[in-house]
Amino acid sequence: MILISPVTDVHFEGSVNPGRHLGDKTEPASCLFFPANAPMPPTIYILLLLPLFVLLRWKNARKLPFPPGPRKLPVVGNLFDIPTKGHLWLEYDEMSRRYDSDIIHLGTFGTSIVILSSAKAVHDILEKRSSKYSDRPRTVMLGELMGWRSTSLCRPYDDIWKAQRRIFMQAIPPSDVKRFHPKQISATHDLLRVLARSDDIMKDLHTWAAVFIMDVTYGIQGREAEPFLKTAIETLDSVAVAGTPGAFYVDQFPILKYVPEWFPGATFKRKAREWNLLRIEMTEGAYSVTKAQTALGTATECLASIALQQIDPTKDILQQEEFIKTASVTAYGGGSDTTVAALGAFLLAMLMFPGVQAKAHRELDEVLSPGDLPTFSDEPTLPYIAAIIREVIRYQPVTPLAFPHLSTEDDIYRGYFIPKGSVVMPNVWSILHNEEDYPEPDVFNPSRFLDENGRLDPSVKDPISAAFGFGRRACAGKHIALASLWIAAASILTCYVVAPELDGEGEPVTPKGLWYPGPTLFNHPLPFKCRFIPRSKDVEASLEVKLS
Ligand code: HEM
Repeated sequence: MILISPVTDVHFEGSVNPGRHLGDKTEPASCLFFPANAPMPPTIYILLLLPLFVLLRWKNARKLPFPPGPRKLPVVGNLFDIPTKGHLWLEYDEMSRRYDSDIIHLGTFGTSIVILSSAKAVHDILEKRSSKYSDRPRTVMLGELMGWRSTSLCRPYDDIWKAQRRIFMQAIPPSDVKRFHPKQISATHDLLRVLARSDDIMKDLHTWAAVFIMDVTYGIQGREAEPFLKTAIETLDSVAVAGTPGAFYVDQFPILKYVPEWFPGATFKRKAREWNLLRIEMTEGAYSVTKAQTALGTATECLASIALQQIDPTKDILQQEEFIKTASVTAYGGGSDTTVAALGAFLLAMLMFPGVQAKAHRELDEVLSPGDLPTFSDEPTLPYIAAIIREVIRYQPVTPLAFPHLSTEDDIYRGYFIPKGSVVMPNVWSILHNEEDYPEPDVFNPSRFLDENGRLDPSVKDPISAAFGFGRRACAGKHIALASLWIAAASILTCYVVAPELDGEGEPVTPKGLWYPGPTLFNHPLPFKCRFIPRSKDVEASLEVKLS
């Protein structure tokens, strides 16, 4: 959802002066502890020579080639090679095959773009060197004009980002997502009740995600949540539009941000103002309710209430509150459309691959008693459901280019020069579709994750290692997301057969399985239709589903 706009490629020129110039003579350097005429210990020589070493290394680095990639034309560089249409990850995947390299470089007008398309390159750069690669590129429309730069998803890698991230991790530690299970189960049961009568599946999935994330983030449920859900859905729609690459010229030409709103053609400025107001409403509205409830002691356990209780009264309280607000709105923003896309992909897979669905039904029937709905304690005994989730995430990753990172220092990798300010995009699609880890990668086959005894096979790489981003910026909510997907998938398959819709003659319509054609960084299925046929009277009764 993040746009890439030109970032100045900064190269520093410098000179090293190991001594002190007096006219045309150079005296040996002296310092506070060693008189100029005394012999200096070797460590001091090393310290004095260090800047020279750094300079030489840097100068040599500049002579090193950029990583492979299309030939750069004079002036415009790779302007015409940067994909702007369709599924960008497929274009980059093809580029990486064409140049037979898992690291590709593109450069244009001072913007340096590096695409990494193997787990090894991503690990070496975004994980092992994460101190240099954890910034975010500039996004003018979304980040600056609409204000999302203040939230941790888009924020530069700075102390404020660290404070926001800490708030999230302390309130929702990956080791203790269990406390949010009841909220996820409750939202999933609501979803089960509406699916049988659904005439707009994607809308119902949005409500499901909005309800549980609103609950996890702000502890607001039921009727009380409704006005906030509406604002949140509108706000996230605006983010989806603004985050589409190429949607607004202001991202390519940041100077346009100074154009006044009344100027002909400056509709983007008016949109940005309205969408910024939505963001503010979304940030303040639900938060103020949780704050009041926390003060009264009536708040349920959620990100905002836990963080409010942890405020340090000896430090700047307003600033801490600001961080809580932004951490909360990021959690909501980062978690809702992504989880909807993943559950949508799951349903579409069940529709497209009925054999997989039938196998999942058999597993559920063996483990659960008639009329029972799954709980998280059933997870270890349902490996095929876990394998389906892994395969959905691998086959159609929600964020196939993760979110772009920005490098904050010049770097050398495998003899290639990566300039400071490079936009680094991990090609998650390539990583999850490589033949070595996943033979026949274009086949949807959950069994690839199971051993001959039907248990999860630890030797097959878990796609979760790539599907949620990398290094210090990796998804903070991946455990929440995975738990939500698991309980929703297991519950839907316990209750329903996901079947194709019927045409006028009562014949099943062959599902097309279409995906948003892009350009976007966010991979999601196009709205589709299907039927949810209850699998048994027991289940119907336990859900109190009233079918007409
Ligand atoms: C299937 C669902 C999800 C997917 C595929 C996903 C994917 C991602 C990715 C790729 C990133 C950026 C990683 C990077 O820069 O390398 C990210 C960041 C983030 N995600 Fe998720 N996410 C999901 C669900 C969630 C949920 C449910 C939450 C919250 C409850 C959440 C909260 C966040 C936050 C706070 C960040 C910001 C990280 C930062 O830059 O500081 N995500 N997510």
